[in-house]
Amino acid sequence: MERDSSPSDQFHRYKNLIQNGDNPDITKERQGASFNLYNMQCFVYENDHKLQRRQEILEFVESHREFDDPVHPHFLNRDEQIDRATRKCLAMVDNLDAIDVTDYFDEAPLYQLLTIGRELHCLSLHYGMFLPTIQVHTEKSLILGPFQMAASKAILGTFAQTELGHGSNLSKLETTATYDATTKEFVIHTPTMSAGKWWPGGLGKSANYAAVMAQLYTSGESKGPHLFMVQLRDNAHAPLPGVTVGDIGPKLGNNANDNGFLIFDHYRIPRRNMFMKYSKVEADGTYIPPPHAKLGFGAMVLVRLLMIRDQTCQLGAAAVIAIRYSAVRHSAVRQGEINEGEGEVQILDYRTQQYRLLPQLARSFPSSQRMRSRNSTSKYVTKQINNNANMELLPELHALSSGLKAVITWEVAQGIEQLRLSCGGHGYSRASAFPDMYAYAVGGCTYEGENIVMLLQVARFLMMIAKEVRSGNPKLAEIAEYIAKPDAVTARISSWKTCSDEDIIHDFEAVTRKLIFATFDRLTTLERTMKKKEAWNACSIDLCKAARMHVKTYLVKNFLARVRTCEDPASRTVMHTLAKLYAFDLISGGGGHFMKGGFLSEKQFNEVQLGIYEMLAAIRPDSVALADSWAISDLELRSVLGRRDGNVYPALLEWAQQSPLNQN
Ligand SMILES: CCCCCCCCCCCCCCCCCCCCCC(=O)SCCNC(=O)CCNC(=O)[C@H](O)C(C)(C)COP(=O)(O)OP(=O)(O)OC[C@H]1O[C@@H](n2cnc3c(N)ncnc32)[C@H](O)[C@@H]1OP(=O)(O)O
Ligand SMILES: Cc1cc2nc3c(=O)[nH]c(=O)nc-3n(C[C@H](O)[C@H](O)[C@H](O)COP(=O)(O)OP(=O)(O)OC[C@H]3O[C@@H](n4cnc5c(N)ncnc54)[C@H](O)[C@@H]3O)c2cc1C
Repeated sequence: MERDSSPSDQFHRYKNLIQNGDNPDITKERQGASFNLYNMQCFVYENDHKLQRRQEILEFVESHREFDDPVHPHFLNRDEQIDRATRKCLAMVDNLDAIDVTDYFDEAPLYQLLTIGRELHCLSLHYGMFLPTIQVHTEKSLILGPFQMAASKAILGTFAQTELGHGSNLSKLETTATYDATTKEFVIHTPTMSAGKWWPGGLGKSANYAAVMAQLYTSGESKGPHLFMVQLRDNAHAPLPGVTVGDIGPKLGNNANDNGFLIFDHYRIPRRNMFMKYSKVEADGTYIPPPHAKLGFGAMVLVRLLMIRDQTCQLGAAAVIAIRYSAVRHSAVRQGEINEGEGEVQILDYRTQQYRLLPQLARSFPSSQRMRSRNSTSKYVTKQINNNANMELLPELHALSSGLKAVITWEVAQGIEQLRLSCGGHGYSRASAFPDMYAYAVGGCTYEGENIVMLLQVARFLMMIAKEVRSGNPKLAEIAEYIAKPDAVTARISSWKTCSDEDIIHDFEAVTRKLIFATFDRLTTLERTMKKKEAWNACSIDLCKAARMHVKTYLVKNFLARVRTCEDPASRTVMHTLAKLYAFDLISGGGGHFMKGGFLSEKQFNEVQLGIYEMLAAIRPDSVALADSWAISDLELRSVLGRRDGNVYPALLEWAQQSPLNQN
């Protein structure tokens, strides 16, 4: 009797049963689109140049063999994952000048995704936080000195702030930096176990320097948390005497990153290693405070803005995968017939499936659009601060970046999970990319400011505005002008086709305003009988709700405004429906707020629900083309389910074949 064929032979036999070329269903979807894909892509990426740069970077990476993966990364253990990421990082950095990637918001994340994938790695913190810290906090005269080494990659750094005992509450960090005027040095020390730094990325094995946040003591006085440039390892990469450092072990995701711990034992650094752009310690120990108490937190604000863009792209990619898969899922396995005898349908035709996919697709657009102009706002604010110590815009930028960070990372993580579920069993496989995507995105809910803590920062800002409005003398930031508008008693929203953008904005603003003032009134009432902080705590659930609603209103307004700038009529029509779907879905999800006090009548609420169903049907024929408008290549997507050609099944077989369990 003949021996059983090998697993590899069996795979090939199955593969040959499946057709080559693009999946016909996905081709049909593309042919049925109501708009021109190129025009839409130019709108999504703002201009043709950005689109071309995406293509250039893709072709560059694809043509360089050092970016190839000999073994699929899903089948590597942690050591191998770290090795792979490090090898890729080196290639990525070596080629940086050749491909001329300088733009941190669009090009750098793309270049990184194409070379390494969705991973935080040994260089993430160097580029993501260490360099921004240097840029934001180093005096001009020094930026070309020792700090230039960081920019030129002569040193590799991380951002060491969080401790075992404290992460959110920076004022209670325990690591100390005590100035010794006799030697003109700071003594960095870890006085307790809970003061040990814990979490910094790239710290465990890779970084030889860190920007360390420590409580400054000078002339016997405590001056609060400040940043210091600290060398951790010598030229042979061994920890320096007085420094204990290591890896904190595997995590939910991002395991190619060596997040680490760090303990100091009376470790001395020169005085000039304090980041002294805003606050200073003179040689004799005299302390010069910064022009604004929170300027020391500036790097975090910048990175929150970077994260928003980065995270939104994850949701866009997840929507692309789920929509393409839903278009091809029926050729081999059928899920049921809608009209008996008329043949089975693509799962994309189920209204429930559309309800899972399309609001997530809609959600992925406004935040990515937004960030482009936030980027310029942040540059503007930084310039104002640098030029003439103008701090006026800082609270607004802090509130906005904190709020967007909290709302978007949460929506992205929830959205990815919803999209994963929409792909059934295959969504659970790592081949789909969803598990890695989720693990990457959900980390963003915690790092760079835990989301609830961030929402409460927005709430502080809103309560301050509410107080000013009530006092009759408001000095309002642009993002808060609507809070001073007169109350509105009834909603204007009607059918999705007839209601205007102004109606939608009116209703969102009115509901948010009401929520803000209701919370403000509750807070001030409680403050009469409680200590301020107790009253704040008692109100904090409402405070978070008001903050969320404020951010969502901001996103709705900006999505609608951005759609109005679309020059191509066909693209604008589809995008406008998508923007309305986004707004209506938020109303439907936050129905309680809108119906409170009869603001939105039951009839209007039913209109909103019906509107959603109709918009799902209207967008359905364009959904694959809309997914394509993200212009994400297969290399960037890294998903078997989301392949552009729709040939999911042979690709799944091919992927499984690489499992080490199938090698013998
Ligand atoms: C080109 C290259 C190519 C190569 C490729 C390279 C690719 C590169 C591309 C990369 C892609 C991107 C991905 C990024 C990856 C990065 C990964 C990151 C990893 C994660 C890092 C981390 O995870 S790192 C640790 C972060 N850890 C926090 O994030 C702590 C949160 N905790 C707080 O941030 C404070 O603790 C908290 C709550 C504010 C209270 O601070 P507190 O207690 O001192 O203050 P209070 O609450 O008392 O507030 C007192 C008043 O200060 C006001 N205020 C407070 N902060 C302010 C501020 N910043 N600006 C202005 N105002 C501020 C406030 O609004 C009040 O104002 P008012 O009095 O007027 O109301
Ligand atoms: C993947 C990853 C990478 C990271 N990388 C770095 C890094 O490179 N460098 C670095 O320094 N750190 C890093 N961190 C740490 C990260 O910044 C902190 O975990 C984060 O700031 C939250 O702090 P915490 O862990 O102390 O949480 P906690 O503050 O202890 O939060 C725990 C709970 O308490 C609640 N809570 C806390 N304070 C309040 C409050 N005032 N009011 C109401 N509720 C509150 C929170 O909402 C949360 O539910 C990383 C973390 C992760 C997960």
